[in-house]
Amino acid sequence: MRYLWFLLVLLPLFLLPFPFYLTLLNFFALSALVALSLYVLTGLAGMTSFAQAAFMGMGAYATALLTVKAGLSPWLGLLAGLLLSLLLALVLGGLTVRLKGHFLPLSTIAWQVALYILAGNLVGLTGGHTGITDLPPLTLFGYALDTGFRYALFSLFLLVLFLLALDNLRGSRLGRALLALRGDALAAASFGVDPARLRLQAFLLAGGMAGVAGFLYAHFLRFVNPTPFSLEASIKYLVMAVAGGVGTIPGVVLGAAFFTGLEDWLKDLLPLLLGRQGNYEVIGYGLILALILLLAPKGLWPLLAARLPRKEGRLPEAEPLPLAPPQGAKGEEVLRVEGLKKAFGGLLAVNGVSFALRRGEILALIGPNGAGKSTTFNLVTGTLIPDGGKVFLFGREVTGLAPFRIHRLGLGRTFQHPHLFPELSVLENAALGTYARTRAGFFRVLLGLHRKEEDQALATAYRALKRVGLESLAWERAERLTVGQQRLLEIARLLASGAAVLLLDEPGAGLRAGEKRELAHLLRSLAKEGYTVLLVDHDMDLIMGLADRVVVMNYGEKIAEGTPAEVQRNPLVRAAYLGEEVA
Ligand SMILES: Nc1ncnc2c1ncn2[C@@H]1O[C@H](COP(=O)(O)OP(=O)(O)OP(=O)(O)O)[C@@H](O)[C@H]1O
Repeated sequence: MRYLWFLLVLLPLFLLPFPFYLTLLNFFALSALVALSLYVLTGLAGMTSFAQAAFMGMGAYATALLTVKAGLSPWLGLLAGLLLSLLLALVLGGLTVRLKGHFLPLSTIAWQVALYILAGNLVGLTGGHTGITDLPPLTLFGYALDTGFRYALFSLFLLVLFLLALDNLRGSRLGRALLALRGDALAAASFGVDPARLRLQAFLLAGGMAGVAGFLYAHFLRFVNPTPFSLEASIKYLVMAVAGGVGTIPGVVLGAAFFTGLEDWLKDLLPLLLGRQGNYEVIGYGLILALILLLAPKGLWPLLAARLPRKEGRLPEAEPLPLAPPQGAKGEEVLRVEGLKKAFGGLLAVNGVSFALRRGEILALIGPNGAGKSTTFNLVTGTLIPDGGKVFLFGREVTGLAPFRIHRLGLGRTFQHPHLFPELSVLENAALGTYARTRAGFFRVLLGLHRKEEDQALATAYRALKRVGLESLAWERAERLTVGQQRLLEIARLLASGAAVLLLDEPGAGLRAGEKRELAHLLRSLAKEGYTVLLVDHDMDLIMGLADRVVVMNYGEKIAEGTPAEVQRNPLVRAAYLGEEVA
């Protein structure tokens, strides 16, 4: 099905008698390439860049300088353009991917404007606003790509290669992880994603793609000046992607096609309507974007796609990875917490808490509201860094390690409110768990060399869904699950990750009585298989029937520890919960 994209390469054949439309087709291919870079950045990773035209400029100027001023081959120009745009992405990404909220888009605007001004002012190097003329045509296998027809064949072929590569990315561990990052970086880190690194890689890929588009642009027009690489151009590409549906590949292509045609039409129409010349098409752009987003908030393609029949999911035939925790001696200590401390300002949220868990044990952490349970949880998982005390996992100190590192050592967590990704299928949500157990990097994924591993990841996810009883919903979107099913899916994701120690934050919250019984049954059978479970919950019935041992906290301190029956009898616990006087 995805190979249907190759039909695009046939378009120039139909338009052969119409040179004007061949030119438009070339502009479409170039725009689509830049807009697709925004699919990676915005659609997948959830970052907004207003600097894609600047990356294009890098690609264009690098090849212009090398070919015109140094007389080198355009293919060396492509290499230089790619390297230069990657370098810019490394610097810009390195400085900005950790920024939150509006700071990232704002800083890309600053870079975009600065580079545009630089291109205009470095007259000696770039020719200023006059630019660099007479770039040589590209030649391929002895053929000069010096007509609109030949160039369109080449640029569309390249576009299709990128489309297939991005389709590979979407159906891979990296695509899922990027989508997860967009939704919830904390959850993504909890199953082993290094957010800053992955965001930077997305930035590099997007920058490189825009650089290639710049190279194509330069050798198509055989002339470069700063105008096509301005902030306005960057906004235009963003508009294309967003209007078409930035979260989908066909949407971005549709947006690029729609706005390339529209721009041309508006350029002719608006001066006629307004009675004077000028770049009024930007106004038209804005109005049409507003209209599209009003009618189709996710863009044009999702609106159309909702009417298409849904594809049936297919389970790959692959040997799943084992779910069971790595073998170890029964009863060995797996998690130890020693004297943990955490203060928020003057408030001691956790004050010297210690406990340990043995393999196959279920330990419940309970206490009244504000006792410090969630904070303890976050200290163990690495989400918060303790002010004092130590955490050991399988005998190894992990105090203060980043959550994704702690996860990779075998500790997985769920959240108080299920952190799932609604637009992914149930199977894909579970497959996110396999992220740290799989290896394919960007190169392998883009070239489609990750299939075997991907099949294995999906088979593992399916096995995990089966383990918790959700396999019949594998191809549903996660947003359609009930709360109880969402909690089970979070557990399936943990199982798929191969974690041996499961930290469950209020797994019973929001569940009906029957669902709670099923959950307790599942957790008990997991513990029998050798999983170790630490859970926080408020539901005393659930905990008393489930936990082997209970640690009770109050005002940040551990006030009791023992079997459920022991702690229930403990006067300090009764005082904390029921306000009874301690004798
Ligand atoms: N990020 C934070 N900044 C400031 N104070 C915090 C922060 N997180 C928790 N606290 C405070 O620390 C104390 C312990 O909170 P914590 O969430 O760990 O308790 P809890 O036992 O999990 O409570 P609950 O059962 O209500 O979830 C509370 O007084 C809370 O207000």
